[in-house]
Amino acid sequence: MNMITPARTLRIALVGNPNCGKTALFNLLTGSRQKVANYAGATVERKEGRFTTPQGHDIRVLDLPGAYSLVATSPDEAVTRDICAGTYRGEAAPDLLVCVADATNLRLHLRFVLEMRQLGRPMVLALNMIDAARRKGMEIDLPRLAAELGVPVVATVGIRRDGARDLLAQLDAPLPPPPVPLPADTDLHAVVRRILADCVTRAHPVSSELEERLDRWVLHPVWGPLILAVLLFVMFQTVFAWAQPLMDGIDAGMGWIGEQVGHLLPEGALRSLLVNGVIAGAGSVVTFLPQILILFLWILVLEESGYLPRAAFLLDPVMSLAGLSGRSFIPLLSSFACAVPGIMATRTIQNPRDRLVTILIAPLMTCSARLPVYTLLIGAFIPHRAVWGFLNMQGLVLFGLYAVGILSALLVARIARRGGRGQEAALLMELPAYRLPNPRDLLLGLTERARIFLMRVGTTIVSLTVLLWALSSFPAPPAGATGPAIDWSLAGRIGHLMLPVFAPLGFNWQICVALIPGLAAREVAVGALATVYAIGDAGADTDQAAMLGQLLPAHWSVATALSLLAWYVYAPQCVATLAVIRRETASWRMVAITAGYLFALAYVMALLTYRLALLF
Ligand SMILES: Nc1nc2c(ncn2[C@@H]2O[C@H](COP(=O)(O)OP(=O)(O)OP(=O)(O)O)[C@@H](O)[C@H]2O)c(=O)[nH]1
Ligand SMILES: [Mg+2]
Repeated sequence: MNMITPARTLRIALVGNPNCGKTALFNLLTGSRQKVANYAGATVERKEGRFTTPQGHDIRVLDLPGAYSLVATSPDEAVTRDICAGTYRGEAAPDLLVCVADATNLRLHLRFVLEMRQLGRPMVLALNMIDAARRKGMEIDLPRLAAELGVPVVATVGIRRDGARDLLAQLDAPLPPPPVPLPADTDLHAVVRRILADCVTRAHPVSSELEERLDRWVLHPVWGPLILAVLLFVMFQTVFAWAQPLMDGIDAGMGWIGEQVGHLLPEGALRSLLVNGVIAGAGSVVTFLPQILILFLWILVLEESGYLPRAAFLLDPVMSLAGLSGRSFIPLLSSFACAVPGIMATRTIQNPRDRLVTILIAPLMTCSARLPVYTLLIGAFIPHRAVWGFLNMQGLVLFGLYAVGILSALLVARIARRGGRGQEAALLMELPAYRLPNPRDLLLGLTERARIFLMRVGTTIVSLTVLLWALSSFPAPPAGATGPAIDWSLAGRIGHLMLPVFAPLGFNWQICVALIPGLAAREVAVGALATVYAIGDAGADTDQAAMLGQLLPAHWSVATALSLLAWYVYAPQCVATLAVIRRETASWRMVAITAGYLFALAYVMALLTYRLALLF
């Protein structure tokens, strides 16, 4: 027994096929909250964490993208291959490979385990999802499996609090000796078959009857797409319907705070900064938290349920009309949350050209940062009334805006892909088991989202609105000047300078000013409008400042609002997206192309919308 704490940290790596629960184990070991999702390709980059075992050993653990084989076919798999081989940029191979396998799917996963074993490095096998395997009536003889593989085997449950107990005990034991590789010409499939026959009773778990029945509906050529359409539709309806009462509450709260601060502080720069800058600006963005959380709740549920790869499969024919494959579906769906993770998720796409096109169109998926802009304008200009008795007009318009984004993306892809899909074979995608999302995980996911959003409001958005407040307040007008003070400020002047370019779209100078901070984060446009109007409207009540929705209809025509909505469907301005495109493609040209075409589309579509709206 080793009584001395080792001087060196043990470096381990979690490797295995996609979707076997590596990240779930990683989170369990390190207490972190990396993305866990029920489809292949949730993790696309190497993540590092640290923890201490019960006996006090210091461990550094890597979570890696899942791989089907060490012969990598996509960029995310290449990371895993390189780390295992010890050829990853200046990083030695891990001391111990923790090979994770889905116990319910050993026929597939054991082959990769054998491939790893051929590396001849110390390794242990973590048979994960042992809970699901037992539920399916499988019995696995662990000692025998360990003997046949020549490596220690432990059972784990990535989603149970003490699910990594045996793995931790194994990590506290001395490092196992490296396995002896099989002769190079061994037929690994034959070995898998033999091991399964020896160690597993009921090696071919019949997927439960319920699951098969579900798939008959979900993958049905007619019902399948219909179910998908209804699902997406309900999703957008609820984003509006469920959020409204909560939003009204936050809105009123913000107005009340503004009023109190207004009464407490004497007239002056400080009061203006707090009321017109921070509360009107950042406060008007906070209002949208409920909507963003509802959207994320849906995305989390879809991700955990196992439905997404099935939707990708259903949409493969549609995507191929645009010259893409169903593989682009999950990256594009992630882009509804934010284009940054969406673009990173394209690493799972093997075909480089498909990957580039998917990156190109990801910004057209309406990200959650655009939701505040949409909702503000819809709430202010689209009447709240029922359509056909049960649909909500505002939700309908929101759905329409998302749909326009998606259709435009497919068109752009079609054009970028010209000759149709390349020589890529039929879509091969694993359909994971259906899983009921765990309410605790959903809650954790949502609080994490809320935290990120509020952090963003507290940092980026507050600083940008304060900056905008300063630009809108200074320089002060000269003595005896007439007209609103904001006309003399820097922001006022910039807005008036930009006006000739944007006036054809029906934008006024206040909108022009709001477009600038919107570059950094789109939702700031909302805060910026609130600030500009709060300062500009000398006579406005302080509690009005936070209630932009009531202010806008007095200042804008419906045509202007529609034009701005159209602008934001394409809205090229998001620095974070452009930065991640640069990182993922290592090409400034791609960045220029994306920014350029988005700007052109935004301009043309807003112009068309404005002119058409004026006609009616
Ligand atoms: N029943 C059960 N489900 C699990 C277990 N471990 C993970 N899961 C679920 O399995 C799915 C995949 O988990 P992940 O941790 O994302 O898998 P991964 O291996 O990191 O996947 P990639 O990053 O795509 O390679 C998720 O839906 C998890 O909730 C387990 O031990 N039992
Ligand atoms: Mg993962």
